[in-house]
Amino acid sequence: MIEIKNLRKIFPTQNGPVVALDGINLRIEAGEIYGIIGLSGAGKSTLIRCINMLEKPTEGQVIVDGQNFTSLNARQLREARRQIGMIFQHFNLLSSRTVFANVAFPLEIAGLPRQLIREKVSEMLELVGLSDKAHAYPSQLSGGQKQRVGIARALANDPKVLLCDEATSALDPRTTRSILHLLRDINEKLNLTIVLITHEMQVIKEICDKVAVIEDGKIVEEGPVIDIFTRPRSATTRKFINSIINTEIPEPIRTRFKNRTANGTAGKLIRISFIGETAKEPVISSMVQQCQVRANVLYGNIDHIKDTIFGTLTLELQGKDSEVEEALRFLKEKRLQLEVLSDV
Ligand SMILES: Nc1ncnc2c1ncn2[C@@H]1O[C@H](COP(=O)(O)OP(=O)(O)OP(=O)(O)O)[C@@H](O)[C@H]1O
Repeated sequence: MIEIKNLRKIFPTQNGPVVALDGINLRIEAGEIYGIIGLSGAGKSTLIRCINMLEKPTEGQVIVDGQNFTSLNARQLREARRQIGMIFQHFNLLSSRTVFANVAFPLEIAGLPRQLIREKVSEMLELVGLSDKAHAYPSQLSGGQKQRVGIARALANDPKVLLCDEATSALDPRTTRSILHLLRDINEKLNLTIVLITHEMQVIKEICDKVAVIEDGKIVEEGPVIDIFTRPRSATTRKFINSIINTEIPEPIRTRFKNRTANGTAGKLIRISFIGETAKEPVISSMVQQCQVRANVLYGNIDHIKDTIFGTLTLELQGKDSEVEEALRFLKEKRLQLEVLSDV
């Protein structure tokens, strides 16, 4: 659906050129919810704005539904942009227009007859659950309601792609969840491709199918959300994950283990990651029974991404060397991800 090839964006400034995007390659399939996460200044806004050419790339290509946006002239681009809707952090509604008139705006520009506009706006307001607010003005709405208007306006032209520029950053956690829920619903109902940028891992975890982590204008990691959460490779990704799922052993437990290591009574330290079906099996109790080891749980957590359960468990295994070795073999056979840790 969207292919980004070797995208570079350089801003000339008084202090010399700023490389905002440095060779981005991405492929986003139709119907996917694709998240791009990065710290402030990483290049997220520039990247999402290059997708609909609000920002013109310095080099590279953006191909949407087979059409190379980077080679279009102004008129062709205006036409092609109808395939792409966009919503913003600060909603960007027209304050002098009612909710109805805001959603009608892109349809008026497209030159649709009045009756058709009325029907389409009503349909969109129903989709976002705001039919009763058609005659209200933006100043009379909550943040969540304003973003719903933004979504209705962005979808009025039946785009194939919706770009979300930090769409929930100005909202409280509960409203954020309801907007994300709405986006997921719309994605399923309309098979709409959604690309969102965010600095919050919770947003990625809540609705995205795939994620790309961007740092200094480059993609440092990319893939299905469940893979990135369970096998992060870059330090930046790990920090983002730790901001919502803490895998670090708490200090008091760490100190006790270090004391036991010092006096030679500590066992073998391991971390197990569970994904999917294995998370439901009583693996630890089976291991204890079969291998005769003692398993001291130091730290653990369990979470889910959509319907996939995943978690980590840090254990100290105590017993004879041969029993501990057998326990490790047992765990490996269970197709768990197993790490033997040298330190807490
Ligand atoms: N118009 C511009 N002129 C010059 N430099 C720019 C311009 N827009 C962005 N930049 C620079 O490009 C880099 C990437 O900026 P961008 O806004 O894309 O980052 P971001 O990840 O969206 O950050 P934030 O989360 O803070 O919005 C930054 O170094 C920024 O200063």
